[in-house]
Amino acid sequence: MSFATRLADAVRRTRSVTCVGLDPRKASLPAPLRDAVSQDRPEEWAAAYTQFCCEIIDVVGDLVPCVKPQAAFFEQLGPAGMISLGEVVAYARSKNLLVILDGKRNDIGSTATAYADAYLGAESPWGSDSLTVSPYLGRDSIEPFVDVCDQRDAGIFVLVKTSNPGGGLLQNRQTDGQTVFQCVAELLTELNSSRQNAEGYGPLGAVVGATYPQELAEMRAAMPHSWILIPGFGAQGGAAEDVKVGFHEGGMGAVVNSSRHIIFAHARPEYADKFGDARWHDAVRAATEQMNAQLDLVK
Ligand SMILES: O=c1ccn([C@@H]2O[C@H](COP(=O)(O)O)[C@@H](O)[C@H]2O)c(=O)[nH]1
Repeated sequence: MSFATRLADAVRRTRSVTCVGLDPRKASLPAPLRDAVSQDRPEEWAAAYTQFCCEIIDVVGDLVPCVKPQAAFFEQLGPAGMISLGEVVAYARSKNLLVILDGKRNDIGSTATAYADAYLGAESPWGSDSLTVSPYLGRDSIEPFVDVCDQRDAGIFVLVKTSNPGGGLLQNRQTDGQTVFQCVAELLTELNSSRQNAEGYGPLGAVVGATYPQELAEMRAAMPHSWILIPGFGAQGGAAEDVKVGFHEGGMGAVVNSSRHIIFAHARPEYADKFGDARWHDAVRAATEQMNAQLDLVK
């Protein structure tokens, strides 16, 4: 079954469009996990990251369709972190959650093939359902990922309009009367057009930030066959009102990511007193339920 179909099914089953971002950070881990690290060694932190992320997966598994591990935080720990990333990916998939691995990979075509194998391959320790991909090496760099999507029913989310304040420096540049991000959207629509499932979605999704609602609305219209991954909700300031334009009728076509506001909810002022570090699992669940409710009202 295609990635787009599996994602739609997961959204319908969970009645949620929330994607929980798994971005473990040493300093922000709840005290019980931080304190269990007796020596400041990568292996110990990696074990704490695995435990933290797997327990989050247990807490949110029935509430959301997907999770998004951020590769950077695991890579930061070296080889032990990469083992942890593989464990987290495998655990999430074993719990029926779709995994969008946030690696923002790409390179020349022959190297892109290796990236596609590493992060979407069935035999790879990091084999995920979907991967974030950079478009800036051009069409021939995206095609190897599309080939793997075709062969293995995987998906990719290509960076179109990112949530960070500085993204416009390149993405908003005009070329031939179009912005660069509009060019990327056009390419995705072309590549998806012969690959749609029964609901009209193809394997090439797009990343568009919640922090740019006007562009999100424009991109929703420009890429009718793409699922959109919307980061920037919560900690970066994006709100439910901002992301509603990212959805198609019926609440399909987009998932909204929140990382810090969910996984470190125990430290947010509204949850700290009630739950604190000791009840961090309850804080994660409460924050996820709150986000589900907020998005349910607008999608
Ligand atoms: O445009 C983008 C693309 C990716 N991200 C990633 O999403 C999460 C956001 O984390 P929060 O804690 O919810 O801010 C993080 O992994 C980013 O690397 C993004 O923010 N914007």
